[in-house]
Amino acid sequence: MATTLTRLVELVRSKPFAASLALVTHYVLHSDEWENSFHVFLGIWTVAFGGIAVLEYVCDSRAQTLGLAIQITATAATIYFGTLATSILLHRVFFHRLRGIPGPVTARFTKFHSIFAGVLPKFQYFKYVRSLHQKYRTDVIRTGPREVTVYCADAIPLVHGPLSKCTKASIYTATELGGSSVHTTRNKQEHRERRKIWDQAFSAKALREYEPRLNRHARALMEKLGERAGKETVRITNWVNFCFDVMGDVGFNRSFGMVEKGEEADAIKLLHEATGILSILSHLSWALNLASRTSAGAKPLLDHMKWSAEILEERTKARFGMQMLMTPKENDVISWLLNPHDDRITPGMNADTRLLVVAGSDTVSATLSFLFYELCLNPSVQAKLRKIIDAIMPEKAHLDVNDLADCPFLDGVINEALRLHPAVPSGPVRETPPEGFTLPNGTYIPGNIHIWTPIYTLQRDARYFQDPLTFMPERWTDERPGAVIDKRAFLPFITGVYNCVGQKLAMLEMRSVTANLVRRFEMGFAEGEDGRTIEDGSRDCFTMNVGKLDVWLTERERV
Ligand code: HEM
Repeated sequence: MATTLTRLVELVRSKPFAASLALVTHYVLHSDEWENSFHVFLGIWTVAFGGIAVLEYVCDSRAQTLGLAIQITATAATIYFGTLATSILLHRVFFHRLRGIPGPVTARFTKFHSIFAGVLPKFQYFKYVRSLHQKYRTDVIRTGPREVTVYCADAIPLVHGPLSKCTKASIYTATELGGSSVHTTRNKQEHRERRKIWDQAFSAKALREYEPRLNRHARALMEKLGERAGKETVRITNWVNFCFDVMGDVGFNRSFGMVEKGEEADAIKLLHEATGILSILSHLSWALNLASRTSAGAKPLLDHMKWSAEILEERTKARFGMQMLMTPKENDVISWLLNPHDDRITPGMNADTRLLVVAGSDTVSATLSFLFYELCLNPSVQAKLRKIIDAIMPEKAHLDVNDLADCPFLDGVINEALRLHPAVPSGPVRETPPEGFTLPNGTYIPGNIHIWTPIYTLQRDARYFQDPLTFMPERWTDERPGAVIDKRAFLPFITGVYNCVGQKLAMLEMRSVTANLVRRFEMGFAEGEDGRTIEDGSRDCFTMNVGKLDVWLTERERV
């Protein structure tokens, strides 16, 4: 026994042993995906180095004091971590399969590059990514050790098309405490099964059932704006939070009352706290995963989970007849997602409930905010839209969703807002299939690489849109059809199997609010407003967290 311990002591003191162990660790890290299991390594390292310190103190006669034992352990740790870091960095720079792809030098070493160079300056990573394209003038840029950003429309079918073999990247499961939603599940088969149910919840028939609620909320919003028109500055970016009311109502028959109260509901504050961390850590899956395992990092998420669990509990009881008063008056999305034969609430249902609010509200409110910003910047477009809308059912006081189903110019205005200001501006991240693929331009992207398709940059690319920075709704109508050169580059809702399930609902909401607003009011920047805050102060938290926009509304005289 004593000899074994002596041998062990000699081993932990051996520098070649520590270095070899580091190389083995690198091999293990390299051969599998560990980003979301970093806590396992932290645990192993803590136990291992703690064990070495104890071993030295108890069994090594040369380490007579605790200080000496710690010193010996620190030396072993320095050699181990030093070798590990050197091996990883050398591999990333000189031997990685992406070594031939151009990009910022520090991005080859570490994803911290994206945070320091891209996120932290202004929290607008999408603009940084566009600047890289302008600098390198190439369609594939290495933006991380195991990551590329691809700037050409030709890549879209390979990355997002219906036959794409790409999967969602590891970041999707980084904050998965307890269960995945249809959005965060990475297993293709599981996604397909869950998505079928979501598709039913947003089918044409289901949408017709939701329409009266959209009309009700749009009317309520116009009334509230009417009370302020001509009297006070209107912070329109707050009022578009009406989308949360719509989502609460359509989603689970419960309005957040945001339009009624004119302020952010507690549940939404919770939601924004839970997603705020994404602006920085969505670039570091392991750090996001680690943060969500700490009590401070997990708190907003856990609070939000508790909130959705309460909603689900009420609804499940209602379904099984225990609380008749809670049986919804109208069909909602949750009724599709609940299991009709089982009253148990699964973590997946909880995650889907949260997804419903996150995906369905911030996206629409961000798009509407930028749409109104563009209408203030482009009064001639606003006047043209008003003239066209005025011709639709002039006898009605309020236009319903149904009345606006066929208005190409209105859809053109919405498409331009989605094009110039996509709600998911940096674009979702996918992982290439193990065999990789070759882009039409001949560039081979190896397997298991994270791949970004930067929606903001693609939608402002002159190769795909004429006068790409001009807000031109006509490009989506018969007036200037040639101004959309390659429609594959228009990706606000993404395409393929992971595309946005709520895009039709979003269009209904946006048509209804935009048309009724320009019909009832003239809108311009409020005094002192120049749009700089919404342009420069909006924050990319995967979806866009929009800066403020103050407008002045003037009620129109209608005959
Ligand atoms: C202007 C409005 C909207 C935009 C621009 C938008 C955009 C997107 C994008 C880009 C994705 C893909 C995200 C990814 O792959 O990580 C997505 C997915 C999704 N969206 Fe939307 N969205 C909008 C509105 C809505 C609405 C109203 C709902 C209704 C609940 C919704 C529900 C979803 C869901 C559930 C997914 C996940 C789909 C899946 O993974 O199968 N979205 N959306």
